[in-house]
Amino acid sequence: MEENAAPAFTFGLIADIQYADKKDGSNFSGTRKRYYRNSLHLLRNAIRHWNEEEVKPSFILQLGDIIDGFNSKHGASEEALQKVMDEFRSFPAPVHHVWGNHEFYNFTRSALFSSALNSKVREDEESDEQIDDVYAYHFSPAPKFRFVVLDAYDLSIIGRDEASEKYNLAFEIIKAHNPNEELNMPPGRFQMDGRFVKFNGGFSQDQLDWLDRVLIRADENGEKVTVVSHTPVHPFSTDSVCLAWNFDEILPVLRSHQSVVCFMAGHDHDGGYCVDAVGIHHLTVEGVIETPPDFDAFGTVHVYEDKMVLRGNGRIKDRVLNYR
Ligand SMILES: Nc1ncnc2c1ncn2[C@@H]1O[C@H](COP(=O)(O)OP(=O)(O)O)[C@@H](O)[C@H]1O
Repeated sequence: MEENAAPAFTFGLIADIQYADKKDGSNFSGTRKRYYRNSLHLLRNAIRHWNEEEVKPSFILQLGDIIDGFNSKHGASEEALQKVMDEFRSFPAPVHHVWGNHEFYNFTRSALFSSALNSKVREDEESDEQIDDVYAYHFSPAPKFRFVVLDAYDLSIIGRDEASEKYNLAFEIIKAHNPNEELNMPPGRFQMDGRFVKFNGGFSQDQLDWLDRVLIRADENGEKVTVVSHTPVHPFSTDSVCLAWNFDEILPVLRSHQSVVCFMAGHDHDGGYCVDAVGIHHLTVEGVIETPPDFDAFGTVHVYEDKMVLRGNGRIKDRVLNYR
């Protein structure tokens, strides 16, 4: 996979760090071990690696769930966030933070907007249009390349005020598909309905329309666009229990724009990958939290005119993502 030509730029990828100062545990079903304290060490390994690269990554994409929800139960959210941010601060380039379900277990939506996890503020001057109370933005790290960060909990019953219209709409959606009292328990009848759980969410029509407009301009400018969100949106790139509620509404938007080359997400700690019918790559990045201490879970993406080359570390595989 050696490339002779220099890439236009590179960027770092890391997902689901879920740090907490807590002894090792497991996921809800007890099938996967979680290494809460060690996740900070694995983040440190990743940052050290990026700092030692001859040409340092232009930015890092942190795909959400930076600290675990456990912190909020023990009043440790601020302290835990401080610890992970201290690690990121030892890297000189910008970090783009995606918001996942664990962000909302630890902080309210308005607290997140005023926190160090709001990397949208840096780009606001560039963005011509904002959607109220939605954490979605785009940036261009180099001419002809654009990244769009989406808010996968825009329509959700976590992080939205119970009196809000969006909460009510989200509640209607989840109740229409999930008959369980405990809404974090997936409905059992149809496998694809497993996504209608409280730890997932969806994209509002406003956000989909905004995305469509951003992508129209990217098409016109001949850009290559990578779209990112915490939750995956293609059923072949994840376990269906981690899919965005309205993945079926966002996929046609992505497919209708020639500029879109890749969708990146976290959330499913096992990771996943597929190429869809029109050639868009869907990459779900393996989670740090379920990575054993002697292993790693981060990647560096080398971006070329005709492809992206993912160089994975530890659990993350090397991949060549040719543009459609
Ligand atoms: N099958 C289930 N039944 C009930 N609660 C669940 C179930 N699966 C997950 N949860 C709860 O949902 C929340 C999110 O699950 P978790 O596995 O921590 O998600 P993540 O993969 O984002 O870390 C946790 O509070 C967890 O206890």
